[in-house]
Amino acid sequence: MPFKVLISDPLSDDGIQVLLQAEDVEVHRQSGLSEAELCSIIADFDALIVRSQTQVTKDLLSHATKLKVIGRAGVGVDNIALQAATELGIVVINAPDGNTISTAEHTMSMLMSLSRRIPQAYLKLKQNEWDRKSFVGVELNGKTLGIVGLGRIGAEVAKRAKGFNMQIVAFDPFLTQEKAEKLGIRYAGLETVLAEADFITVHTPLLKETKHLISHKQFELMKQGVHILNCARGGIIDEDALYHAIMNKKVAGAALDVFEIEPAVNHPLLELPEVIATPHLGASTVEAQENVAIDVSHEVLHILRDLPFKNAVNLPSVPSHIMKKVQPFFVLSENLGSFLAQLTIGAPQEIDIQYSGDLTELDVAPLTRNVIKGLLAYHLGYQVNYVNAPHLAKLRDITISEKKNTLNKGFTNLITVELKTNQETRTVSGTLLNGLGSRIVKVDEFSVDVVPKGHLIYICHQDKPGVIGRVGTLLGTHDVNIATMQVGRADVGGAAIMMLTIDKQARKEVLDHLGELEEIVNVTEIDL
Ligand SMILES: NC(=O)c1ccc[n+]([C@@H]2O[C@H](COP(=O)([O-])OP(=O)(O)OC[C@H]3O[C@@H](n4cnc5c(N)ncnc54)[C@H](O)[C@@H]3O)[C@@H](O)[C@H]2O)c1
Ligand SMILES: O=C(O)CC[C@@H](O)C(=O)O
Repeated sequence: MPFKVLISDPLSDDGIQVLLQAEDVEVHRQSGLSEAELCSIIADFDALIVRSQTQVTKDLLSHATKLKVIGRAGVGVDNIALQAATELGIVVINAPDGNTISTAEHTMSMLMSLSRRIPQAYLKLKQNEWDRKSFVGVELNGKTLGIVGLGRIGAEVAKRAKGFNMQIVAFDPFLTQEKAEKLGIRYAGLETVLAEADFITVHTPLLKETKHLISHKQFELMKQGVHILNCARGGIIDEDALYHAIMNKKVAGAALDVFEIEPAVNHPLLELPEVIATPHLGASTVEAQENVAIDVSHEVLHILRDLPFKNAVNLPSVPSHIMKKVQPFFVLSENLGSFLAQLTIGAPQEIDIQYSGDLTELDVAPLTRNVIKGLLAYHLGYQVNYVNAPHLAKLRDITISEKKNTLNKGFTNLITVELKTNQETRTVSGTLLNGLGSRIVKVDEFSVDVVPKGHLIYICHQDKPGVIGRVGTLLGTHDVNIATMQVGRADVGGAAIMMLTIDKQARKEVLDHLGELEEIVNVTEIDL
């Protein structure tokens, strides 16, 4: 029986030749199916290939009894229920490189159209009006372009904008001064980028951390008359806040390729003359579609034929005999990485992982991968997995060292992760307690005993009478329930920490209030 592959969004014919010509594959192309229609046929298929239109929901997957692989012809997998796919053992792969150039070029097209108001002028002329007064633009020459997210696409946009003699200032959690200098751009914190730029373009993934990254408060920081671009993902810019900022003239123009809800029709932003827009066309070029279709077709074929593949978004593929021994430490190791990613400031440069106690007897390489995955995924999101985490770290010049230490420091097993960024070095240690699950037992020089799960608040403060009470009262006043609290200090009256577990995520204003208490040095919210 041939493998049956369903392609449910339009894909380049040339790009899928490898599938069409494979003798062991039968390709079905059916675009525009409703969810109900998809649910009724999906049980027949071994592979599903989509772009961004098809919503691969949990419900759809519950009908996909034969499905082995979902191929996303593109980067973002936010239209795929990843967790459900993972639980059902369905591999999700994407094609992360094929549409980078097209999307960077689309961003440049939007930048030029925005600065010269070309779509607005074109519309007028099409209505037979020769209006030369209403469309006075601004030059890009000498202006500052702020880039938020300097990954594949952001970096290509930077190169092209330099050709227009723009000054580039960028923020990305993995960018350092040295890397910025090599690229001939300026590195700055997010607030500086927002405050200095004449044009701001976002190129991050849409993650919990980047959802509404640009909202009311951020618009306030910007220059009067700033121009905004989003060719990444709807939701990175808060659409209500953008509407408001255009209405009060803070923002002179916005170019949007993506929206919080797509398709975006009858959208209030589209009624504003300052807004130009395209219907998610960043990757819509012959070349990009061919590239992603080729990449995804090869990968799908490899998975169906049980051959090695590289762009898995969700797969931990560890040999079973190793897996059995180290798997109990998987969650702990990933959590330690994620904990440090959220605790530290600055761009990661070195990760040093030490294993002690029983762990010295095991092959700990899978755990090291998990630490790196936890650390990178906080900023890079869905694209990081167990397989590609070390590679992604290497691409970002992050060095990784793994050591075993026979001194067990009182724990039967202990993982200590030290993260050095360009601004600080922080350490966290965790252990797996027999029958009791994992614990964080040390943060920097402070001993603690915290379950690494849920919403945590990490507070550095001065050890003075009454601080703990004031923190409790403030949180209580804002209806934040403390589930557990751990306090640690180095010396009486010196530096101390509190680690709280809270029942539900605290609002940002509450954390800001905490930070304003006299003895509090800083407050970090950590979600595990
Ligand atoms: N419009 C389209 O058709 C289209 C096409 C391709 C990709 N995309 C989207 O473009 C975006 C970028 O894609 P890419 O391939 O360049 O991804 P990438 O992973 O190469 O780059 C994303 C960068 O964002 C950075 N980042 C994460 N959190 C950040 C934060 N809080 N502040 C600043 N930077 C942050 C990451 O460190 C990373 O370097 C994604 O959202 C992708 O889905 C859109
Ligand atoms: O399929 C498309 O055209 C959108 C692709 C793009 O948003 C991506 O994330 O790769």
